[in-house]
Amino acid sequence: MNDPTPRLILASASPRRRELLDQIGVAHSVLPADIPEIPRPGEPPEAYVRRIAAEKSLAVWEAQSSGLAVLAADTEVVLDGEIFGKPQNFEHAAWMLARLSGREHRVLSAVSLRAEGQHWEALSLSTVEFRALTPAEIAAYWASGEPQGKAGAYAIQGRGARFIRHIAGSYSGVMGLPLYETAELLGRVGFG
Ligand SMILES: Cc1cn([C@H]2C[C@H](O)[C@@H](COP(=O)(O)OP(=O)(O)OP(=O)(O)O)O2)c(=O)[nH]c1=O
Repeated sequence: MNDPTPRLILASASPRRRELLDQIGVAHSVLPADIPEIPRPGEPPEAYVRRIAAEKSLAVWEAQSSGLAVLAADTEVVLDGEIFGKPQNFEHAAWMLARLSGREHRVLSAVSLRAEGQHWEALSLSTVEFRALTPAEIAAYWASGEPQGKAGAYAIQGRGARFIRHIAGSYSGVMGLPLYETAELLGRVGFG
């Protein structure tokens, strides 16, 4: 099934993104992009995720000389217009989870593809509703290790599923790589 010579580079350190790309049968190699992820003052969340995904793909596109296509993504949790990235520590995670508790928030996932000197992008918007969480649940969730490295300090694909009453949009998008949009972009440049 796997192409022995992948023509696509996934610019990501995220194991979720690798798994998701494997799920739709797209052969790829992996080269993480190391770029600063800091919103600009007043930058709207949609613009921010698109910019970061584009910067990730550009960093890897410029770093490689093989001319292979490069795919990157960025995922952020947004509540009341505020961007929730990855938690820095327990206090930060607990603050984010307490804010998400009992409410609906948005998850934005941008995809960026560079191939043959061109740039394509897509944006996936999902709505996720959390049930109310107790401080003890939040502390136990942090202790599980799952919130670390996840936007909004939770994982829909893990124990965090216990907190999610409803989702509208893209499950794979919430997890980090919206597969419908990704497949569509890849199809435009002749992948799968
Ligand atoms: C909301 C949510 C996020 N996440 C993850 C997906 C992303 O890995 C992470 C958001 O951080 P990102 O900055 O989008 O990605 P990353 O730093 O992990 O990987 P890279 O930039 O190298 O591609 O949060 C989940 O795994 N499940 C979820 O339910």
